[in-house]
Amino acid sequence: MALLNLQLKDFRNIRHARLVPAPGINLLVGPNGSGKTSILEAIHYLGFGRSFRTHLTGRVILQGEQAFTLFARVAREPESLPVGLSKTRGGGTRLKVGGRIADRLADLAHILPIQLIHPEGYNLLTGGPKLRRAYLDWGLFYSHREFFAAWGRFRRLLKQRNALLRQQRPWRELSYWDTQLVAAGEQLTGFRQQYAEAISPVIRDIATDFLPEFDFTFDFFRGWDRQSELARVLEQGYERDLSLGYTQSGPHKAEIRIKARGMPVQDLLSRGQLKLLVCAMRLAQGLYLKQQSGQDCIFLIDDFASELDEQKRSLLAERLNQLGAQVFISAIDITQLGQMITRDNSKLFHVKQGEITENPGVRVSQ
Ligand SMILES: Nc1ncnc2c1ncn2[C@@H]1O[C@H](COP(=O)(O)OP(=O)(O)OP(=O)(O)O)[C@@H](O)[C@H]1O
Repeated sequence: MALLNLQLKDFRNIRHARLVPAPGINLLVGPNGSGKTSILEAIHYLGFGRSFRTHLTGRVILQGEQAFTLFARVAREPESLPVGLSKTRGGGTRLKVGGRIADRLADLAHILPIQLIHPEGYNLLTGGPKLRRAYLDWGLFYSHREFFAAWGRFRRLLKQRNALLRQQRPWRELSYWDTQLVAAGEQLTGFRQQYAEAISPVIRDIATDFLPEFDFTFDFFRGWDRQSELARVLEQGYERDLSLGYTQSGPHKAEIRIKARGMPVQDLLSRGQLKLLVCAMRLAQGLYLKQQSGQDCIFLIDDFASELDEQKRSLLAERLNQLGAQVFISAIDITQLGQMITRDNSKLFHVKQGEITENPGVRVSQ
């Protein structure tokens, strides 16, 4: 998938802007506070229905305005598809796909798979399991048609179980619902296990290139111990769950644990190295998606230069070029991009105080 055009209205400091990006690498260059990240944030909004910087819609709408609107045309076979998203301060959302009102953000997400690499992205490794679970689930959302329904079913049943626990309901009442929870949970776990096994060698391959000094191991944790059945874990944990008011173990605690030299990577790697491993993980998902379904991701890379030395930046750029995906990269200065962006189908945009201008005829390789 690639964006053929993008329009922003009243989004952060951008009153109105229209971009016709290249199908390859798009460079957004401008000083601090000019609006580069806001453009990435807008594209992210179209793919995820939310920002990666705030969960408050009001922060994203241009001050003094009541709503923001984003519109894009997405390249698709046999013909391109218009998509639009508008959000108001009051919490209203208006979504359009192919000229029709859509009611689920998932409809938009399916059309626009997006991978984000940003300066705080190493959180994926240093933050809680939720982030690594979301990483696995992102891949499954695009690669397994049944995943989303299974995930939704499990979440509903878990919410209901937790509500019953808070109401101090007896075990026999919970056990009736647990049969369904276990079935949904095992299906979900099967999907995640499969995906974790498939994506790990793809990450390892790219990570070996970026960080040859480490040999990474990937261990999928399903959310409860290896020896026990989920039904048994729920039964045995009932008294404790009742006192806590929520379910302690299960697929909602799943994650992928990554180690090198026998240590969790978050305790061993430097920040730059963590960032590179996260880049490898994100690229791996894009590559795997393409291999499995022929679908391309859009890559958003905020502050390209931060914490990566020149050699590592070149390696990242090389991989991005090989992938052939549409990429949006923000940087303060074009010189930070060095020798690396050589693909012909690149464009350079200057961003200044919320105004975006294309720099025509500039070959991006320096
Ligand atoms: N809701 C809003 N309304 C108007 N302006 C806003 C709003 N939210 C943020 N801004 C301003 O928008 C600008 C855009 O910030 P953005 O993070 O996109 O800049 P940037 O070019 O990525 O900067 P940097 O290089 O420092 O990361 C900032 O100057 C910020 O103060």
